Amino acid sequence: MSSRIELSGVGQTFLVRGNDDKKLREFVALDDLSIDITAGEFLTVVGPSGCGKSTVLDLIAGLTRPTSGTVSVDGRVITGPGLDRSVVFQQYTLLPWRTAQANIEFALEAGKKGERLSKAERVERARTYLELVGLADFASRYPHELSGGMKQRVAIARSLSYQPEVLLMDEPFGALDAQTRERLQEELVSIWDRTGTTVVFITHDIDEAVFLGQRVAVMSARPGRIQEVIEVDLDRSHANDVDLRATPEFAAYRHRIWSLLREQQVATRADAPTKEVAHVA
Ligand SMILES: Nc1ncnc2c1ncn2[C@@H]1O[C@H](COP(=O)(O)OP(=O)(O)OP(=O)(O)O)[C@@H](O)[C@H]1O
Repeated sequence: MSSRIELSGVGQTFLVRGNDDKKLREFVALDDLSIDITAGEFLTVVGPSGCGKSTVLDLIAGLTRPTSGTVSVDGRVITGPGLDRSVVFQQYTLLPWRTAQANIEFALEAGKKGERLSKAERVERARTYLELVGLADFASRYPHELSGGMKQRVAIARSLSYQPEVLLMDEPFGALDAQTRERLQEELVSIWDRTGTTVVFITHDIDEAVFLGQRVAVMSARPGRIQEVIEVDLDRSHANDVDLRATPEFAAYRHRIWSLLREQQVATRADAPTKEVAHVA
């Protein structure tokens, strides 16, 4: 259950107001961005702040439409959100008045096209996914009774419960402490192994990008493009016994990406191209 995603010549322009006057200008956030994400791949995306990472995710989620180019899933151009694609944000977005179990059951009420689950099936499905993220014993807890890491696990379980073909993650571990973050990274890899879902994961953290990604897409800033896609070939078979992050191979990947991002900082002191389009009184 996974899908191929294709971004082809994607451009995204926003209208922004100038600092010194009230003129509206076109701000080119993405320009001619292309990438092919294979079905079942785990792709991580890094890039300087403001380079357009979240914009790319929004486009795949169908929350916005590109100004130019196309975004397609399995050859179908995306025209809006759908339950074949699920998004996990940095904030947990759980309903505070529902237990962990009930949060997932609620998400399942909408149902995918052609799939209406009965109440008993929703209960069962929610239980299965809470188990998958190691929270079976916390099913009856309310969000305020869970730690940050647990809340994010419930959010991940909820996203996976309707069995999307694509899981889109926007800095999902950004608000967590370092230890919880590493544990959740390991859990996510193991969940991905078991579900085979296509994952697009955005992060600021180079270590996180290398640890999780089969490929790391490094974006350039202003306007955002894919600067380079790096294939990560690490031996993960002993990941339980070996500190993968401490190996020389891991350090080499980290350094390569760090150098690419450092080049960016030097190259992008100037602002993005803007073009005046209107004067607002
Ligand atoms: N709706 C919008 N209207 C105007 N400008 C926008 C809009 N959404 C994003 N932008 C601009 O587009 C650029 C890319 O934003 P985006 O949030 O995608 O970047 P990002 O790489 O995810 O940033 P960060 O790493 O800081 O979260 C930014 O300069 C932002 O100000």
